[in-house]
Amino acid sequence: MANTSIILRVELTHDKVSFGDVASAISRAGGDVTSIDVIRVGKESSVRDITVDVQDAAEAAVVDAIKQLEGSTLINVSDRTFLAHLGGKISTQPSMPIKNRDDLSRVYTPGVARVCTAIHQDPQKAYSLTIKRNTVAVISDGTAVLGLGDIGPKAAAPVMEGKAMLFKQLAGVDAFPICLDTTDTEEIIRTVKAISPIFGGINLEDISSPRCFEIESRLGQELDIPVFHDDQHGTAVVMLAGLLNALKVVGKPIESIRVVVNGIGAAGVSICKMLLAAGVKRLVPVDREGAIIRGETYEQPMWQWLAQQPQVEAVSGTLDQLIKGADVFIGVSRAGLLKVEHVQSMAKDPIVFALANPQPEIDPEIAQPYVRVLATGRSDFPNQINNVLCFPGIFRGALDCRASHINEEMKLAVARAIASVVSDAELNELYVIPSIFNEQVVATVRHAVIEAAIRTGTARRIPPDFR
Ligand SMILES: NC(=O)c1ccc[n+]([C@@H]2O[C@H](COP(=O)([O-])OP(=O)(O)OC[C@H]3O[C@@H](n4cnc5c(N)ncnc54)[C@H](O)[C@@H]3O)[C@@H](O)[C@H]2O)c1
Ligand SMILES: O=C(O)C[C@H](O)C(=O)O
Ligand SMILES: [Mg+2]
Repeated sequence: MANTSIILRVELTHDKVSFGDVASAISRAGGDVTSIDVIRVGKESSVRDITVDVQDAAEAAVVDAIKQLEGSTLINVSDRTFLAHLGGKISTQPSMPIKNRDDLSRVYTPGVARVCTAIHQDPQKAYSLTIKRNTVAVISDGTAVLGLGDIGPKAAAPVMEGKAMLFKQLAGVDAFPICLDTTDTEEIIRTVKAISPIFGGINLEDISSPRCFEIESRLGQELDIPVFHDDQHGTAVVMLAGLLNALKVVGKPIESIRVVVNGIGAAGVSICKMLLAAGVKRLVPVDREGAIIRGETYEQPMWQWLAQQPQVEAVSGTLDQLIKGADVFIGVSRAGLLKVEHVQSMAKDPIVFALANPQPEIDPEIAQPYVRVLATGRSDFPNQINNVLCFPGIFRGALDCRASHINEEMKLAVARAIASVVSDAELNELYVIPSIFNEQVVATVRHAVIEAAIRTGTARRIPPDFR
């Protein structure tokens, strides 16, 4: 259960209630007072902001306790997460101040016209004379936002702004959130192409399957800048990094394991492909209707592709039956689908990656006693397997070497690179994947991307540190 921090603005009537009464009421309801700010002190009453640490489940009880307390009036409750979103999370910044007419005539008309003409004569100059070389679009249609589903483009924006923040803070990449008010595949493709000239790369985010496959592959063919669907490939890359290390912990070779992947959408399809590329020989993809079975026919082209792979098992059934004897469970589906009984029926030393956000397939505290290596997508538990370990560094590298595409070799190289950040001496059940704050991650990912891009002929520029 996660902790949150809430701020209660409370007016206290002096002759009826003391601050001590308030603090005790909060504590009895399950909250922990961490700081107090005095907002106003009057003769009869005072107003204070009381910051309280509280488990999600106890938040309502704490608020109720204040409301019930005679002599106290609850003016407002704000939680820090909402406060962090006031006015949005990013802004643009000029790269130099415009102090006088001279500056103005350089950055704006008439000076700017000469620069426009230079780019018109040689469009490649867009990379040196505009923001293109360092700017990525984070594009969503709001149809598969985390595990919240189709919540629309306005509601998707906080996630896209968050991704833009992470691009900048972790890798120095300028990223801009673009939330599209259409779910039509052709219209999305047309729109992204139309806005692409200013961008050096396109990061597709939280677009539901199966439309995401067509959108990404068409944009990849029709644009000359890298297009990367983060939920597919970012997730698969980080999953493989974690799995390579988890397998070292349990001492099982990748060729020997049986893997169940639950949720064969954007992330699940790409995870299956990556597992096969990494050498997994026994794979059981499971979606709502049960297993995707080798030899069966499916309408969805990516499921049809999976059903033709020799490593995919020719077994039918539901998760209850299919999980029996599995060495690894990877969930990219929905909260709460994995039960303790499922985990208990897995092979010895089970590896469980419950990656649905914001709530994983199984509560980590419940699963922990039955699992050897456990990972989730969240930052409040050990082993965070989240695509944030991949997308900042992968675009840093792709922009620096002006890669035309992000290919399979680059992704495999990045997975191995992320895994390598955890040394054999450090490796253990609670540390199979580095933290996003580990400064080696972005540098290591960037290096692996550029090296693989040069090796596979995708790089259109050799960065100075590779010459
Ligand atoms: N940790 C990470 O880095 C990370 C990255 C990407 C996605 N995710 C999470 O994975 C989940 C899926 O994301 P997506 O982008 O692939 O979405 P998606 O909509 O493309 O795919 C979800 C899939 O889950 C399937 N599903 C739904 N209910 C199911 C059930 N009861 N049993 C089996 N399958 C079921 C759906 O049919 C669909 O195929 C979300 O919760 C998302 O937050 C996590
Ligand atoms: O946004 C995240 O935290 C990871 C991932 O992109 C998701 O959709 O869940
Ligand atoms: Mg996502």
